[in-house]
Amino acid sequence: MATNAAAPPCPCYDTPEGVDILGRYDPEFAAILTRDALAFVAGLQREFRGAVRYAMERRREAQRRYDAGELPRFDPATRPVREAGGWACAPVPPAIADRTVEITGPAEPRKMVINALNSGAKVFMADFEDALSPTWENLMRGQVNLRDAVAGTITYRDAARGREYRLGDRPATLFVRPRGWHLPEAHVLVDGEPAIGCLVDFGLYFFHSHAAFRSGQGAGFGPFFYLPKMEHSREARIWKGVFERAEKEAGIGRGSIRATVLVETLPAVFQMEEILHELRDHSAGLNCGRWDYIFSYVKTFRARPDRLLPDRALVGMAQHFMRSYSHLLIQTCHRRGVHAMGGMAAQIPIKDDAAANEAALELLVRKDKLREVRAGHDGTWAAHPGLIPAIREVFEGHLGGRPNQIDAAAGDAARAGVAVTEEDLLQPPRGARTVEGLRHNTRVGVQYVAAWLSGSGSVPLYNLMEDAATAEISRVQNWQWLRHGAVLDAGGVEVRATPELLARVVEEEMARVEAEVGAERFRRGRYAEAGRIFSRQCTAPELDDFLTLDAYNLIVVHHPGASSPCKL
Ligand SMILES: CC(=O)SCCNC(=O)CCNC(=O)[C@H](O)C(C)(C)COP(=O)(O)OP(=O)(O)OC[C@H]1O[C@@H](n2cnc3c(N)ncnc32)[C@H](O)[C@@H]1OP(=O)(O)O
Ligand SMILES: O=CC(=O)O
Ligand SMILES: [Mg+2]
Repeated sequence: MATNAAAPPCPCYDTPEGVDILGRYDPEFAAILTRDALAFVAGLQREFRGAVRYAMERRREAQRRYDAGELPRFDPATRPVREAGGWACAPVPPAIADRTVEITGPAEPRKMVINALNSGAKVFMADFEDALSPTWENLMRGQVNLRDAVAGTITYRDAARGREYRLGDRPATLFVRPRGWHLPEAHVLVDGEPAIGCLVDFGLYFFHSHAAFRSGQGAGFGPFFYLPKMEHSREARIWKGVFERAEKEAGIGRGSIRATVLVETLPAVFQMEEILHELRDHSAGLNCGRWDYIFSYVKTFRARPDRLLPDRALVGMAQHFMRSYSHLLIQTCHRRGVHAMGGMAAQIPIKDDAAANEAALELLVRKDKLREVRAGHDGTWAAHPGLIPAIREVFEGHLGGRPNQIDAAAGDAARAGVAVTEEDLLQPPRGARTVEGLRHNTRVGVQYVAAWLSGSGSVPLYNLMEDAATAEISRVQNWQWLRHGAVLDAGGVEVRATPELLARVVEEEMARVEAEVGAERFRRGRYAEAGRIFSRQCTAPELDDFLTLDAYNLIVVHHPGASSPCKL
């Protein structure tokens, strides 16, 4: 694609007709927000916004049916797609045959992007979704980072530590995860409306990097993407349209762009074949987005007192509904010739206790990853570079030199030969519900919201990685327990979850957090505001669809004179 040579006369963005930028002006951002790049983004917005609006309305309509008692299920109308043996996804591009370990992390900070690319993982998924707080600064810096990463020129100097960061010899292959369909981008207006966030993320990255990516990392394919939080194959069809338009405008072959869809909503597990079918020329498989999946289970069953989750810590992959989901995903992907990616073990290294760290690695991480590779997954996620050696050892050891096990019909999921049923996928998880669980959700939820409002979308808390997906579980679980008056164990005594109990828990947990982080940091941080938001969300009469959507207005900062003609 051509770039625009004429520079505007004033320090503001040079925008095409119908596009306004309300985010802060910065010359570095202006190199991303060029007139031609914005015209490309606006074209996507104009072509697809109607379909996105319709898809969001269909999500709400489906939820109304679930609230009235209907259960999610396989769609009888698309049975032929599921049962037909005669179709497969396009062959896997050689550059991504081996995805045994993928590291994930936000697209900003820059240092972390370099660390991820140098981590020894095969793939780095640079995130604009769960791990990134979508402030204007983060989004635009993230775009600058990705452009420089693809160009191979990314560097960073940590002045405080006197350290230089630059790319090593064999960087990981880049996948980019744009935001979900539901999130707007309030700093970019197209025809007077906030743009659809993911089309801004996709469009700007694609525009600036597709050529360099294909000639460098993708060996003729790419760019590669992860697509989050879809609920239905009609949403995958929109992405297919976006990809085809992008390929056509860039003059590259149809099927160059490849994407892995995260199956991380309960409705989507009944749509996996249909999603792959829609994206069959562009597919790079499916991934078990286990944390959002748990969140979605609660959200989908918000009206059902018979579906209360046990404590968050007990809802792991050993629960029947989670194991069934992983097995069906593996079976589906391998039947259609693409990768079945595993999910995120949330553990991160325990820095101050080597013995506890080794125990956690052995008991939690290695065990989880061994279960995944034995089940038939072709690769998996790591939240932190410190976990990569152990995860590689498990996956590479099991695969014995093969880049994946797509063709092997291997793994428990295939060996068991069981047809995973609707009942398997919906079986309520078992375990205790406790006041300690309510406390933990609150302590973690408040600290996460405080971090997110301050610009950090993924944080270490109590030796676990917390991001938007894990925080959502904390929020909706509290809401669900309160809404249905769940009986909680309080050390042998039974108490009912009520707004009064939550108010007391919030007060006590806020005091504990203040003691943990220190009075000064607590005062300077956005903890009090986070406490209010989290409490309101947990006690709302109607469950908010997304924590981040509700809180988004609090991180929007408008600079009305940022785009031309100068309005100051
Ligand atoms: C549910 C889901 O969607 S999962 C996917 C989305 N979530 C994520 O991607 C979370 C990814 N992980 C992270 O963001 C981080 O690991 C955190 C925030 C949890 C912890 O990060 P930190 O507090 O920086 O950890 P820590 O201090 O141990 O870091 C040590 C080094 O590892 C680096 N590091 C840690 N995690 C990562 C990562 N995921 N990618 C790249 N580098 C990383 C740090 O930059 C630091 O580097 P340095 O020594 O050069 O300064
Ligand atoms: O995006 C991943 C998840 O687990 O959620
Ligand atoms: Mg997710």
